[in-house]
Amino acid sequence: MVHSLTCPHPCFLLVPASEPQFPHLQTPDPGGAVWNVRWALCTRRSSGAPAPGSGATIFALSSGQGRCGIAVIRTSGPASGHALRILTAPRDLPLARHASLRLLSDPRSGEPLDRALVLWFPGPQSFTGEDCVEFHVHGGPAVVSGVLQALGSVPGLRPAEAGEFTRRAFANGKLNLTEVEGLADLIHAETEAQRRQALRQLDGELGHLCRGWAETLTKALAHVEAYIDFGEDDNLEEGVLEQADIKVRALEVALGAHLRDARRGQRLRSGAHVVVTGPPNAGKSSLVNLLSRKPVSIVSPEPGTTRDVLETPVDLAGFPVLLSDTAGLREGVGPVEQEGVRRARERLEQADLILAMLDASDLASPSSCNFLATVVASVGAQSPSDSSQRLLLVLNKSDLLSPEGPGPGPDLPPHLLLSCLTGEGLDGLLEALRKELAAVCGDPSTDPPLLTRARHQHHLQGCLDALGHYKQSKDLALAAEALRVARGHLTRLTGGGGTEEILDIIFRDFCVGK
Ligand SMILES: Nc1nc2c(ncn2[C@@H]2O[C@H](COP(=O)(O)OP(=O)(O)OP(=O)(O)O)[C@@H](O)[C@H]2O)c(=O)[nH]1
Ligand SMILES: [K+]
Ligand SMILES: [Mg+2]
Repeated sequence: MVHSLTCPHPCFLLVPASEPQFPHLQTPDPGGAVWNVRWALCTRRSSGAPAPGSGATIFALSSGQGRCGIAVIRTSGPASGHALRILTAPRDLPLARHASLRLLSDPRSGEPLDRALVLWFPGPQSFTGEDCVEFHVHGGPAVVSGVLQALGSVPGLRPAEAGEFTRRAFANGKLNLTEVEGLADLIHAETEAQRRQALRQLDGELGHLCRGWAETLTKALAHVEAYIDFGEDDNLEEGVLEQADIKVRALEVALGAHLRDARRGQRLRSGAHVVVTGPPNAGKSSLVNLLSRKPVSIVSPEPGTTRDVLETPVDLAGFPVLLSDTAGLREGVGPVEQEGVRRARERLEQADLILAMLDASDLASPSSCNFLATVVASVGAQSPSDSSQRLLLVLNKSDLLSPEGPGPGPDLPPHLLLSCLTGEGLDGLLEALRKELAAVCGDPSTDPPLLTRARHQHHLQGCLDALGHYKQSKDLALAAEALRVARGHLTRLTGGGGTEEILDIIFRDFCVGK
């Protein structure tokens, strides 16, 4: 029987960690009756499929489906070398980790399949930690299916389940949990900035940081426990507890700073909210259509055309964005438009970035003045902090301004000129958007690694809360327990960690029992 919970990720299931392939995640379950659900990464598989045992050798097309120049087929498991030898017979195994040109043939018929580059990665120096082979074949569907069928005919080989290579890498300690998540994000990264973020997480930056923090806590805990156990003896150095306090305080500061960054990381994964607003007929819908390169909204000379909030996902300057078109803001209109205005204001409150739009040829009108005095002024008055909204003021219809005439007016806040009609000013607007979005989402090429998942945020907050308990606890045993809880959150973040480390440090740092 396979117990599983579906998770939002298309490739993974949550399975009880008590399944045999996760020995390192198992905890004793004293009652035995409680199904001990802990986070374990598993692949989506039909209930009838065999549970992927560690002995099997798996193979799969690792590059995307469909026509391509080169396709990469991978194997992982103990029979990899055997499969490579059989498909390239009579040649022997190529040099490890060197690309070699080989003729691949079907072992059953001897029929030639392709002349391909093959790479032999003997474990443990491979992506999964097991023996792996890569076949770089010509990308035609016939070649790919021929090689896949040939591999399927080799005894001990079976097609891989979705995500199984990654799961094996995790099971063999090649990737930690945050790296696995980074890899999953990488495969699903839709925009350039998302791709860089996922790459950096995969590189283990977040994991590296967490391990550093966990080590700090392990040391602090070792100090406290050593004091509890051996405080009476005089072979402990002075100030052991004070050292632990100092470490914990520094860690609190670092964690707090990272948690403040958390919303930015999540925006980068799920998209920043950009809302276009302004008085009727400013050209809001024209701008939404221009930025999304498709006719999302109806454009017409009639004021009050847009009523509902129209939302469309777009890639703006490499950042994922949910772009909303809204009703023009004005009072004294019929009930339907009034409802549209109410929805527009509601959406405005949720915006990370506001694109405030005015008709440059109509700045003196009451609706323009009112909009400047209310929406633009109120956002401008917010003190700049991470959580505050950002606003770009765009003066549209610049084509209607006479070239010799005076500019739009000296007492306007900073703004950009645009013509949705001619496209003039669009490059400047895109550049300004890129800067604003980098501030809203964080720029993965320069900023410290962000907490891209709610799970990261949850554990860091849990860690921080436990550190708060540590500071408040008068009793040393409770203080130690608080540190243990805090440390547990960090190690669960990267999916590892054991208690032996603490004992190691106690004996290494204090030479107890000398
Ligand atoms: N000359 C000129 N006309 C424009 C420009 N941008 C939009 N328009 C015109 O202005 C009118 C209103 O444009 P919309 O995009 O519907 O304006 P809106 O702000 O969405 O209007 P509501 O939804 O009614 O609030 C249309 O006739 C557009 O063709 C521009 O840059 N120059
Ligand atoms: K309109
Ligand atoms: Mg509109």
